[in-house]
Amino acid sequence: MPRYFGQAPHRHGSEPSAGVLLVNLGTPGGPDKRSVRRYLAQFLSDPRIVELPGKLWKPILHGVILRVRPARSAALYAKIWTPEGSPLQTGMATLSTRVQEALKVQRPGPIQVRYAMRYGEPAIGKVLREMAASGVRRLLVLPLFPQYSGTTTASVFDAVGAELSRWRWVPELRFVADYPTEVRYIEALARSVEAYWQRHGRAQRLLLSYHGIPEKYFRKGDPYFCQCQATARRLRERLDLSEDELIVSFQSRVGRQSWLKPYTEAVLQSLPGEGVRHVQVLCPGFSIDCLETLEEIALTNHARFLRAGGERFDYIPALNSGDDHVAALAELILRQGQGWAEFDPAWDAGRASAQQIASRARYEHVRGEPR
Ligand SMILES: C=CC1=C(C)c2cc3[nH]c(cc4nc(cc5[nH]c(cc1n2)c(C)c5CCC(=O)O)C(CCC(=O)O)=C4C)c(C)c3C=C
Ligand SMILES: [Fe+2]
Ligand SMILES: [Fe+2]
Repeated sequence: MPRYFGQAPHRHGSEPSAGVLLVNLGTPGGPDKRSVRRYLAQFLSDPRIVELPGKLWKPILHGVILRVRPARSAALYAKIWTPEGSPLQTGMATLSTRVQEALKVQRPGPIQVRYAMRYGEPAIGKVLREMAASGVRRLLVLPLFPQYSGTTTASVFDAVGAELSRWRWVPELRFVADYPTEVRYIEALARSVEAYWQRHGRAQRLLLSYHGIPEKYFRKGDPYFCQCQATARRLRERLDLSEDELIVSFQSRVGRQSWLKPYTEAVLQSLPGEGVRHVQVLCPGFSIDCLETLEEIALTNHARFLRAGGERFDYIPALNSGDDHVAALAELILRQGQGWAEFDPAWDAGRASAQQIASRARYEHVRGEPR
């Protein structure tokens, strides 16, 4: 792609401000074969997701996978699609609006909160250009993956970098890598479990099911597995559960190579044989409910557990746009933005900090430029 050092990601006359970009993985435009095919083609061509040489992978992807999987996945998406669209997309829209509101209450400064998807729409590049055009000069990128993985977090970083590499005037930039043991995130998870227990009682086991990655990526240094365990341990301690009562497993395996173990489906298959008739499942790695939770866990694995002799299976929803999640993210954002005037508790409209005066002075200089 030709480099384009585009001019005017700013507008003369608009005030500079700060922006927060929440990013999730992505979702197809519709639950039909064509949309899912387009989405999967983009997704599965990302070298962060599939680490095979293009020469080897391209024929498999186009010759086999994109002929079979789109129809299958589309049928699954159709089961969870709502009149408003994909749950992941509507969930991100609601969450970003609510985080924006929370920041307004805590901060009078101009902080714009937007969301984007790594694959599909709204695309990261497009949203970044819109933010710049409306005056955003300081950018905090927060991928909504609490546990870092090269396949997800780093891929978001690549997409942000690819977009900014074509800008003439890049913003000040901060990138949140992960938050697996962030106190308010753990607290939000714990409270959602406790609220569930209060309404429905406790199961014999709490199963934490995370999205898997190929085992090879873990052996090559991806910290994802360890961060999943770190979240699990903090949550187990906070809920005062024994090591037997809380189980960690990995779901959503694609392809034939070995992924992180134990596999969620294998665990659910074997629990009834060990006398566990009632299980509750939580997916702490999914910020928003999506295909992998609403279909794979709440429908497919639910049925699998009952077939294996289980009696009761409860899926505890993701944090979504609940108050505790919004508060946890708002706190994370304010802390990560420290030192930036818009995020600084000492900031007030009438008494700009030295830092802000400096940035305004730079801006005035630009405003005086001929167009
Ligand atoms: C093929 C390899 C894949 C890796 C590695 C992977 C890692 C990974 N994914 C998530 C979170 C999500 N995945 C979602 C969908 C999805 N994931 C894969 C494959 C890999 N993911 C595929 C092929 C799909 C598409 C659906 C399908 O055909 O099965 C989603 C979106 C779901 C939605 O509602 O749209 C999320 C979210 C994580 C956290 C992760 C590694 C840590
Ligand atoms: Fe995935
Ligand atoms: Fe000048």
